[in-house]
Amino acid sequence: MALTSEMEDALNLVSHRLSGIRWSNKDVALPVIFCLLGYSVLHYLNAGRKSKLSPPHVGYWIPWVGSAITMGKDPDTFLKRASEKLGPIFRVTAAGNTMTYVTSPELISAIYRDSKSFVFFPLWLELSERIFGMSHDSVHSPSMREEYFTMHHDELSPRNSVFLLHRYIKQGHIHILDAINAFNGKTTPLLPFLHLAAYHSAAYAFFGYGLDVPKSYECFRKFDESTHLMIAGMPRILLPGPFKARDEGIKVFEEYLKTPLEDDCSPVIKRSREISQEAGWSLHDRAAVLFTEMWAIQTNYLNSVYWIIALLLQHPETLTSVKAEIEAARTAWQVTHPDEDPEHQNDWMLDGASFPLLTSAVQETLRYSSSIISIRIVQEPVQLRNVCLEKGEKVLSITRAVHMDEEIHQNPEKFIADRYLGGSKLRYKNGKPVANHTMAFGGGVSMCEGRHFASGELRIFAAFIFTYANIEIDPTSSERPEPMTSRMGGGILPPLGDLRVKITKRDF
Ligand code: HEM
Repeated sequence: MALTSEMEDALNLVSHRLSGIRWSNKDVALPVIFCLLGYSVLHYLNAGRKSKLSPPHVGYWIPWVGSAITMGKDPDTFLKRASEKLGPIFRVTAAGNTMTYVTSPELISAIYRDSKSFVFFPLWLELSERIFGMSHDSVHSPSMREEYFTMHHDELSPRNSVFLLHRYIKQGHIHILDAINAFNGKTTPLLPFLHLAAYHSAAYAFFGYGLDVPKSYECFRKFDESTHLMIAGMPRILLPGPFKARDEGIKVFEEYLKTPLEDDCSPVIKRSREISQEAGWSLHDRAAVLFTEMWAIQTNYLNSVYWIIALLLQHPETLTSVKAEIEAARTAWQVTHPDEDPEHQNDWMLDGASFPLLTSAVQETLRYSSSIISIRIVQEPVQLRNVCLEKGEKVLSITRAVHMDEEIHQNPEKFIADRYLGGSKLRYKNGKPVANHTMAFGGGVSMCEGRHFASGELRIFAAFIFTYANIEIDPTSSERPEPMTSRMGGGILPPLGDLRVKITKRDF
């Protein structure tokens, strides 16, 4: 019975994905099931002959589909059970791909450290072409590797991030306050109130006023909804809308590139425009690289902004302490800066205090809501623990398995805002300290370059919201958001459901 329903699910999945192709017709279901069963038997006979040094394989019945349905329904439980049964390194077949999954902190750390055996760069090149629409020539040009990457790394360094954060504060003062004014006195779902304010603040801070930001938001949103499927390899024919949104988004940036390079954009975008022009990339490619920038800036940040506010609202005692911390920083700043120029009236959010509780709450938010998978390709056959990995294999480091490990983080399913208070406390697994217990920004060669900026902007966003607005959960609504765990590997997970809130502008 269980097998039958799984097969039914599988057939539905396949026919849904390939809708329009005739063999999805239910009349062919029985012969297809027999073929699949035959394939399954062959698969098992073949699996038995594999080298004992290969990682163990999570068993499945339906070829091609593999574990896609079971894993897709509840990835956390699927991966926990697989780790308990097979250890921290195993293979999973899902939707036609077989990949190696790694779930323990020490193996993830070993992969991050060994950047010669586990490479990321070819994958980055592939994604830039396949998902972000850049041409092969531009992606593989020497300017990309020698100039663009170096520039990017420098411009997002901790020192340069402070400058960017000051730009963000200025834009936040305009766009977050606009949203508070627009929603003042209203009861609303939280997401629409936060998202546009957050998107606009970051977009104007980076790109300045030459960009049609509202138009770029529509394209970004439609594209971003499906990037996890694109990364998983789903082709354009199955995702026509999101790829069309990407093409339209690139056009918005083409228009931006036709405007003069004004001083009101950030140094990283200015340098990007200069390098790509000097390198002689086409207008399309120069726009595509900016569209990629916008995606990297917004995708995880928007969901993080949502979670930090939604989680604090659901923990009123912590929220009271966070608000007190924010208020104390603001009043202390006003005492020492009585004649502050209005243009710098919010500088206390960055320069005035370190916000220990809010900083811990941000880190806890990222642990709680992230599903970060770092993908690497095995460059040469390599041994990892007691298994051999073959050249070309894709290895996925599942950081969420570490974030949700109850031995490392007590009550991992709970949001505990002060979990990280007092610095990076030691955490243990099997009696050994775990240094990489929290990896919301990934690690190794592909570690998030925007992490210094991102950590600051999340604190600033929360400081704006709780300084300039009172937000209360609507007592008549019992709906509560949950991280959408089915979007496994999708970065900071979007919410499933929302929180209804009443927004009131605060008067000083
Ligand atoms: C809370 C917000 C953010 C989170 C959680 C986050 C997380 C991540 C993660 C997990 C990766 C990939 C790591 C891997 O594959 O191992 C990444 C890559 C990257 N992120 Fe972020 N990110 C955030 C915000 C930002 C922002 C605001 C920027 C830009 C200002 C940014 C720029 C980048 C870039 C450029 C990369 C690619 C790095 C590389 O391939 O070398 N991120 N981010």
